[in-house]
This record gives sequence, structure tokens and C-alpha cells, in this order.
Amino acid sequence: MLSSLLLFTKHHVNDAFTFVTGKTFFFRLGMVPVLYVTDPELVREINLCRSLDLGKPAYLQKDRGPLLGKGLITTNCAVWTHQRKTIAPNLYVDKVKVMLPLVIESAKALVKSWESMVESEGGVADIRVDEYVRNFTGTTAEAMIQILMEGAKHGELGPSTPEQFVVDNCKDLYLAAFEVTGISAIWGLMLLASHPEWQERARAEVLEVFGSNALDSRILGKMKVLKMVVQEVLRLYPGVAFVSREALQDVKLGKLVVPKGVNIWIWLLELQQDPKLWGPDADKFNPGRFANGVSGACKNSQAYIPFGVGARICPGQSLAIWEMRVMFAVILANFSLSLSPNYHHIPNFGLLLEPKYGVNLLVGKI
Ligand code: HEM
Repeated sequence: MLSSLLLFTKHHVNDAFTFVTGKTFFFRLGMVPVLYVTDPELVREINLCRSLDLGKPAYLQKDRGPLLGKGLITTNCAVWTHQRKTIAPNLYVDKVKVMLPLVIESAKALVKSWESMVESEGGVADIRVDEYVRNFTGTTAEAMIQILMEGAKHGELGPSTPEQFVVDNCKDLYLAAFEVTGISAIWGLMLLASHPEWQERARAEVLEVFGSNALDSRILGKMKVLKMVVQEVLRLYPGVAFVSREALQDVKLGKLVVPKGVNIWIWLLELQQDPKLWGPDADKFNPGRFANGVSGACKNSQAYIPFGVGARICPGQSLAIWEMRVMFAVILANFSLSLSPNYHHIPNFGLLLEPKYGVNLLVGKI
């Protein structure tokens, strides 16, 4: 686990950069100075900080440049501001509502392909779900590319040319819209399959609310259990396992001054599963903890940040949540799920937190 590596490499510094003891500490990863944060109060300060001096780390560009391009995820300052202004408004809730029929159609296509597999296997099929889920999230990724083309024509691009803007952001949106949402949905199916009691509760709600109605935003909004399930999936398996920043100038965060050049890592796996904040069942799948919202589920709502914080918070969060809800609703209305003997639980942290060998489920028609 990376967290144990961090503990192993941590050491204290005693220069002008003094810092809180406990779970916030400073270490160096090669030449990169890193402030490791799991204190929700410090997360609050980062969340409140709107300064462009708190940007994305340079190593993302250096090491991940070929993968991520120079799009919204990795750029800083003026380039980022222009890109964000052009892209983010297209992901506001009213725009996402317009995309919903596309998402629902895509979920129905997944159901169709599983139905024929289940039928040909005589009632229960052992399905490696990853590819089907990625086909599902791929549909909206394509819609995102359209948005980029429009943005390139009409947006305020600042220093980017329209061609540069599209190329740089295609990679980012592909990774974000397709990969991260896909991985989160795959973890969600694994968790529903391994917790039959929650699968039953969510299905009962889906069948009651959905019934013979056509799925739309109003119907989805009524599915309270499903909402809690999605929240809990993103708590236990945040696809983006840590949120990072670099102080591009000296930055004041509450009482702490973070010197220029220092990176900040907020390790979500620890923050979102800390028993002191979430209770003794912090490592268990219990969507019911969200019955009274995030503030009812943990002692400090800053400890739940699956979509990041502050000015760089994920602009695609509404779309991602709706996609997951639609997919779970449509699957639960049609199929029962359990873990296949071919599933091996090996979460793997590369760029994202994903199941190393994919997820195999036994899928039956209900
Ligand atoms: C469950 C799915 C998703 C999760 C868990 C997720 C999570 C995150 C996180 C943690 C960040 C970093 C925020 C920060 O540094 O504070 C981020 C950034 C971003 N996400 Fe998402 N995301 C998801 C889906 C999406 C979707 C569907 C889109 C687009 C359609 C999207 C677009 C982006 C972009 C463009 C950024 C960079 C924003 C910036 O730096 O200004 N994400 N996401």
C-alpha cells in the first residue's frame, strides 16, 4: 500500500516550514517535497483556497504529459482558467439532464447484451463486466468530445488555438469521463454483488419507483437507497485515490504557510475510511450511513471528497453520479448479481484505483 510507503519515507523538517504533527507530515519522494494531508481541517483550508497559486503538480505534466496532454487536469494559471470556463458550464446539472436520454439508451444496450448472454448460458452467465461498463461510459465520453468541438468554436480559449484546445482536452476528458466513471461503476457492481442485502434493498426501491415509468431525472431523484449506494461506493473505492496540488508560490492555508514548490497529497483512502471520523465500521460497505447525508455519516464533512476540492473540484461530478445511478437502476431492475468464483479481489493503484484482474460476476435474470 502506498500509505505504508509514505509512512516509511516520512521524516520531519525543522526549517521555516513547521507543520502539524500526527497524520499530517512532510516527506520527500526523490526530489519532490510532499505534504501528506489527512486532517479534515487542513482539507477545509485547501477547499476554501481559491488562489491560482495552488495548482496541479508539475510532475503530472512531466511524467504523465503523454497520457494527459495539456488539458484541464494538468494545466495551471491562465491556460487552466480559460479551459475551465469553456468546459465546466457544459457539465452543469441542466446540461447533464439533456444528456440523460443518451445515458439511459446506453444502459439499455448493456442490458440487451447481458440478456442474450444469460439466455445462451441457460439462466446464469459468468460475465467479466469491465468491458460492458466501459462501453456504457464511452457513450458520454463521445458526447464530451462534441462539447469540446463546440467549445473550440465558441469558447474563450485564451492562449490555446482551437486545435490545441481539442487535442489537449480530449485525452483528459477521455480519462475522466470514460475511465474514472467506468472504474467507479465497476467497483459499485462488485459491492452490490457481494452485499445481497443492499442489492435487495436497492432493487426493491428501483422496482417500486421505476416500475412501468420511463426513467428520467425526477424518477432517479426519488431513489434514495441508490443515492446512498453511490455515495458509499465512492467512499470505499474512490477511483481517483488522491488529490494533489503544488504551491506555485508560498500559499497560506490557515495557520500553515506552504512554501513554493511543495506538493500536497490528500490520500482519500485514509481520509474516507478513518474510524475516528466514520466510526468502527469505517471499512465496511454500509450505504445506510448516508441516510442523513454526508454530515450525518461522518464527524467532519471535509472527510468525504471523492470529487476533490476547491477550484479544481471535478466538473463532471453530476454527470458521473447520474451515470452510476442509471446504470445500477437499469441493471438491478433486470438482473441478480453475485460474485463469480473467477473474481479475485486485488485493488491495484496505478494512476487510478482499479480491480487488477477486472470483475467477474454471476449474472442471472430476475
Ligand atoms: C465517478 C466518477 C468520477 C470521479 C470519482 C472523479 C473524481 C475527480 C477528482 C478527485 C478530480 C480531482 C479534483 C481535485 O484535484 O480537487 C477530478 C478532476 C476532474 N474531473 Fe472528474 N471524476 C469523475 C468523473 C468525471 C467525469 C464524468 C468528467 C467529465 C465529463 C470528469 C472531468 C474531470 C475534469 C476535467 C477534471 C479536472 C478539473 C480541473 O482540474 O479543473 N470527471 N475528478
